Amino acid sequence: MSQSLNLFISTSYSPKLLNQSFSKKLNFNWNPVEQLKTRIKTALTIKASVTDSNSNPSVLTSDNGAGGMLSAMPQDYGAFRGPAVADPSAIEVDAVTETELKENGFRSTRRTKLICTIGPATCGAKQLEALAVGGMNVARINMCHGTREWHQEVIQRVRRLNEDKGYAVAIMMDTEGSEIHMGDLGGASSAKAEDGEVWTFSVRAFDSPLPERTINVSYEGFAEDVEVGDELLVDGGMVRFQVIEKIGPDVKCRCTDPGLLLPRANLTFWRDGSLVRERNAMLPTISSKDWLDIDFGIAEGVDFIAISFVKSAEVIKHLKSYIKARARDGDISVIAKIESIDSLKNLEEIIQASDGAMVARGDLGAQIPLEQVPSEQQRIVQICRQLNRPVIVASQLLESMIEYPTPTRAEVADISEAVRQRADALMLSGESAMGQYPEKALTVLRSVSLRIEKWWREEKRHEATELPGIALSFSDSISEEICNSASKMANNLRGRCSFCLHKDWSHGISSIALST
Ligand SMILES: Nc1ncnc2c1ncn2[C@@H]1O[C@H](COP(=O)(O)OP(=O)(O)OP(=O)(O)O)[C@@H](O)[C@H]1O
Ligand SMILES: CC(=O)C(=O)O
Ligand SMILES: [K+]
Ligand SMILES: [Mg+2]
Repeated sequence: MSQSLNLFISTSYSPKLLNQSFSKKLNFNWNPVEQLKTRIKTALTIKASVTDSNSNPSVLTSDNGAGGMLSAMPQDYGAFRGPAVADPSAIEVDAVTETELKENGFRSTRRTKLICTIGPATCGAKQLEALAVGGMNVARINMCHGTREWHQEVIQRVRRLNEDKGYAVAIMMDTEGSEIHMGDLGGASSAKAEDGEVWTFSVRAFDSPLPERTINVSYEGFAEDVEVGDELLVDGGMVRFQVIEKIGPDVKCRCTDPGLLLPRANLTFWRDGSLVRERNAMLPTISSKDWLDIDFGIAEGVDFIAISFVKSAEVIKHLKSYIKARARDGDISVIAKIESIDSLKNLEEIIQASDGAMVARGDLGAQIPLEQVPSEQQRIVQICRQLNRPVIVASQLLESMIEYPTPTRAEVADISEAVRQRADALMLSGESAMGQYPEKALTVLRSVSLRIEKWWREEKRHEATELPGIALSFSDSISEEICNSASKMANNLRGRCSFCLHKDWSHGISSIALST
């Protein structure tokens, strides 16, 4: 039985909203149907199949989980998702996706993209290839660390891998930003601070090796801005000190929470339980060193530039026009890293101005109480979905795997939650940059992502999700409500629901068919 409701609704959904560049860079065929799914917000149960010809409108068909070519599970919505294809014989996919397609078919290919920070543990050609095989979609280089030459080598190795072996690994360059951070520990890979030890934090230039228990600080005004009694947090509280004395440019601090100091870790200082933001709050989001790194990124043709400590939409707009004027094909996407109080204040306009956002939980957790980080994560992910921007959840997803080969149960639960929230991508930091088990950590990300996606698809398929409204006009809202109602009806009746679109996507839905 099939019933068609011919609606001929015109909507003004603009394909310009779509992040075509993301899917292109990640080698996923951008397909209007994918975006249609975003637009019509099919309920969780709807699995879509696609037919497309020159004369017919494309049709998304739900079959309540029994089959269909494309899965319209919510993870499809973000632009980091893919692949969305009409004809498997007519597309080119990267080597990893091809294997996944052969193994699992279209319905079960992984939607959650995986980003690995490349560091000393993973910069070699063999290690990079192992990550590509393991499902790395994006290699992230962090300009806080290493030299431009070092990063250039990594970029070239990734490109070679893509060309020679058919992978589609994109490159993301992450800026240093001008927040306060420690120096490079005089070449040591880490240093242990023990409880009660007195360390010197100084803006003086030292010869290498550094004097014992001495840390360089990047910010000139540091010694003037801190006060005796202030609490100094390294890396958002991984190690804590208390300021006990100031001697010219040197600040003596006693360790109150021991831990491992890593090169160039971020520093924040707190007074009477509040983050101190004095002159350092006036530092520009993009420092002069960052601009040189950005020029380097443009010259190397990186795919994404992630901007650290974004405070407002203006800096994103400025960078985007800078890139447009300089990049060969103008095709570098700008990711806003949400990791400061200011970015939370201006969240919507920052995300609107960006091509995507990152929930950078490491530094975010240094600026707001830790217990607030999960709800902020959920809010950021939701806003990104609403504004149709891809969103990355980053930091400490598998922190214990820097040292151990198996994750904690809590880490697995954290990854599951991010996938359940429908984050488009997950990112490894220290786990892949300098950890002992980068490939194993990636395997965990991959298998947990796949499992949660499967759970959505198969076990939760009769559960309709309440998705936020995304219509921009009254006529869009009508289409949206009709689609929502049709999906709901299909769910309740355990039936199928098909949405027909006009060939010209901007004209919206032409008909909806319900069948048992
Ligand atoms: N290119 C590199 N060279 C050496 N070590 C690196 C490199 N990239 C990362 N690392 C190491 O891995 C750790 C985690 O990397 P990551 O890039 O996530 O740093 P982060 O300080 O957490 O990030 P961010 O600076 O963006 O907040 C770093 O503290 C550093 O020890
Ligand atoms: C990724 C990053 O910059 C952070 O978590 O702080
Ligand atoms: K950074
Ligand atoms: Mg950060």
